[in-house]
Amino acid sequence: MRDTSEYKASSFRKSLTFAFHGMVYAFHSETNMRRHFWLFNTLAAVELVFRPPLTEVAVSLFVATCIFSAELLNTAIELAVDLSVEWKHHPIAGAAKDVAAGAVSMLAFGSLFVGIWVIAMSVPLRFRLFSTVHPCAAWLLIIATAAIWTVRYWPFHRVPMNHVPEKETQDGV
Ligand SMILES: Nc1ncnc2c1ncn2[C@@H]1O[C@H](COP(=O)(O)OP(=O)(O)OP(=O)(O)O)[C@@H](O)[C@H]1O
Repeated sequence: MRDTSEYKASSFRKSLTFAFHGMVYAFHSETNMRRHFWLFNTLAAVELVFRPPLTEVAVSLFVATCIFSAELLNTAIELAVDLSVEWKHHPIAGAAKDVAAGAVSMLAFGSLFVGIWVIAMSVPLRFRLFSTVHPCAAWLLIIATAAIWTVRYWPFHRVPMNHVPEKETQDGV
């Protein structure tokens, strides 16, 4: 097996590339991530139609990215747990995954309050899709949606699971 020091990110650009690969991995292999992707598109569409002010759009986008981020951490925990128990059943492994999934659910529940706040502040709702109201907020939504679509549909090479480590020699090398 190769030494992990070979993969150490030597530059900021390389770190960003690794982080991007992690996001692409999660978007392609996690059903929940794809659900969040479609929920995000719904949020962007609703906000483009009703055009809440920039503050509300920025807060709602921040909350959405927090949910994506929590799901990414949940995926990382699932992978690390699977690897540590070598895909075998273990009650602590199950508990670890349940706790990680609980963290995502808690954040998703909390985001409902932000959703209610954005809707309450936009009442009475007005159709503003083709208007010039809050152009900065509209651009923010378009750029964020384009970024999420890029990650979701970026070409992806599946990572082989159940990887059997190479046998160590007698010297332990
Ligand atoms: N190795 C294991 N040992 C014991 N229980 C496990 C193990 N792996 C998974 N489980 C149980 O099955 C549940 C689902 O696990 P799985 O790995 O399929 O996650 P998932 O369905 O992808 O979760 P999520 O919806 O959060 O992405 C876990 O929350 C846990 O309760």
